[in-house]
Amino acid sequence: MNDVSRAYDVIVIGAGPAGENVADRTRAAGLGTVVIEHELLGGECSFWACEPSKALLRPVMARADARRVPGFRQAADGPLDVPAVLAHRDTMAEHWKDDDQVDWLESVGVDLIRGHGQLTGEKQVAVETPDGDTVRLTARHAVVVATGTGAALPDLPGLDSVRPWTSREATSSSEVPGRLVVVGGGVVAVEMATAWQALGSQVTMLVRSEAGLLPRMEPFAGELVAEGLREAGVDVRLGTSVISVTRREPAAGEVRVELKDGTETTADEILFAIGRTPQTGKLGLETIGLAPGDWLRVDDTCRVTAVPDGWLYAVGDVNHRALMTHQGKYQARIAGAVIGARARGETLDTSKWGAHTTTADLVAVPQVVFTDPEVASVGLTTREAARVGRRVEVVDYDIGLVAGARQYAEGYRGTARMLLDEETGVVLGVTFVGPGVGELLYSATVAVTAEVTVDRLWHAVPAFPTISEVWLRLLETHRNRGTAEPR
Ligand SMILES: Cc1cc2nc3c(=O)[nH]c(=O)nc-3n(C[C@H](O)[C@H](O)[C@H](O)COP(=O)(O)OP(=O)(O)OC[C@H]3O[C@@H](n4cnc5c(N)ncnc54)[C@H](O)[C@@H]3O)c2cc1C
Ligand SMILES: NC(=O)c1ccc[n+]([C@@H]2O[C@H](COP(=O)([O-])OP(=O)(O)OC[C@H]3O[C@@H](n4cnc5c(N)ncnc54)[C@H](O)[C@@H]3O)[C@@H](O)[C@H]2O)c1
Repeated sequence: MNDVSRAYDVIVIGAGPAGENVADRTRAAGLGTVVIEHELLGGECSFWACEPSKALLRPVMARADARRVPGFRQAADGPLDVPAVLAHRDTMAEHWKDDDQVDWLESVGVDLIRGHGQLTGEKQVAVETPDGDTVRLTARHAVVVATGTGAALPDLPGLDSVRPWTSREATSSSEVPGRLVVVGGGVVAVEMATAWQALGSQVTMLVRSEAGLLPRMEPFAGELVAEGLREAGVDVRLGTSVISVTRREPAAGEVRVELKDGTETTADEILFAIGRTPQTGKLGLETIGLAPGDWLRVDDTCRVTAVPDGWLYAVGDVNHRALMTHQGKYQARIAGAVIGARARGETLDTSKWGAHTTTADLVAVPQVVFTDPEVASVGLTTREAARVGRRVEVVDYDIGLVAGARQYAEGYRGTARMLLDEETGVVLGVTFVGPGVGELLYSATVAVTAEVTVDRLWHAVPAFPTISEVWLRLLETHRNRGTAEPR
């Protein structure tokens, strides 16, 4: 057992998308950087989240889209080729090997230490390597925590004996359960219910809230997704709480799920998709006066606010700002620039949309939910606007009336909503629900980020006949109300 010590400018704990990107940026800023990873470089996203889940969902959506095209419907009528879908999923998850990411890290000049990293004091990190060695590291400038999250599990009697699925099993299983219970009504729940129902499971969703699916989005998003799931054969039950779970012997026997209303349901597997917990339990936070297991709250430069002298940063899921890969990578790019600027003694530009502040986290977080129909949203929702007391004009349009949508799918169903600042006419938020809307989201993200007004958008001409003509219809709906005259 060796005990070695080294110093770096920057130490990054965790090599998911956020950790990889912050290391890339600090290295590009000329700072010697090391990354510590105890599992696979690429993190949850590459191996048990975004990549495998979208590989499972893509054939489901392609088939659904094809079935809505007259003349092609019959050709797409059959079942999915399940072994081929699962094999493609395995390819997209790189067969759970991180060789490509290791090569990339090397190519950008960042060092890698495999093992479990823990803080041991101010700017101090100890890594326990798989060989049992300890590497003691000192950071000259910054330590960045990018340790991500794990699946949350409820405190339920019998849970351990049931061996429940979490997002990991739901994205990596090679067996299709005959019956799958999905607990939760958020993003993981709706995406995984969509995938496994299409792969052959009979899915039952047990959703605690009466309010419906996808509670953080516009209400029509959850309603249309619930409609799609039900049409696909999913049993969606709202206002249903689980009070206990047991697995009948033998070990592979069925799971019995007892519900609060006194009824029960049975399944072959049960997936809990009820949110995430931060991976900060075994991170040595107590050595710097923080509580193990807590989220790491940061300021807009991604610096952990509870730590004086600003040497500790947190990027990605672990800071609880916006639990998505693209937003963690954005934070990583900004934090990398901040650490570089501070190391060079430069003044930071933390003005709104400045180079050293994560403004988008606060006003323009895009998200696509890959269900049938898709949901794509960015910026404010009506609920959020009401919560913060922002006066907005809400403009809705039925996407099914757009010529491009009618070309895209017979009987296209979808809704668009645009929120405008009542005084300035600036676009504050957009939600699209419908087949194929995911690729529309960047246009909305640009509009919100650039603080574009409806008057300027009037000159942004969408091509005919594409679904993006919904923008024009939203603008016309707004103008026909007479709330603004062309300038
Ligand atoms: C099923 C599912 C589907 C998703 N789909 C999408 C999607 O389509 N689009 C999207 O934008 N987001 C999606 N997400 C969210 C996305 O996966 C996360 O936002 C993203 O992975 C967060 O990146 P991260 O780098 O912060 O953390 P992670 O990806 O969790 O990476 C953290 C890394 O740190 C390592 N680590 C942790 N602790 C230590 C330690 N002490 N020492 C050393 N290493 C450590 C871990 O092994 C891991 O590699 C999905 C999530 C789930 C669960
Ligand atoms: N396409 C994407 O961008 C994508 C896909 C998957 C996941 N993600 C991200 O991953 C994160 C985790 O997703 P998630 O779906 O696990 O979390 P979530 O927070 O989106 O949804 C969790 C749901 O579970 C419910 N819930 C919480 N505790 C419960 C309990 N004890 N019993 C029953 N229900 C309970 C909540 O009310 C909520 O509706 C999200 O923040 C999401 O942004 C993103």
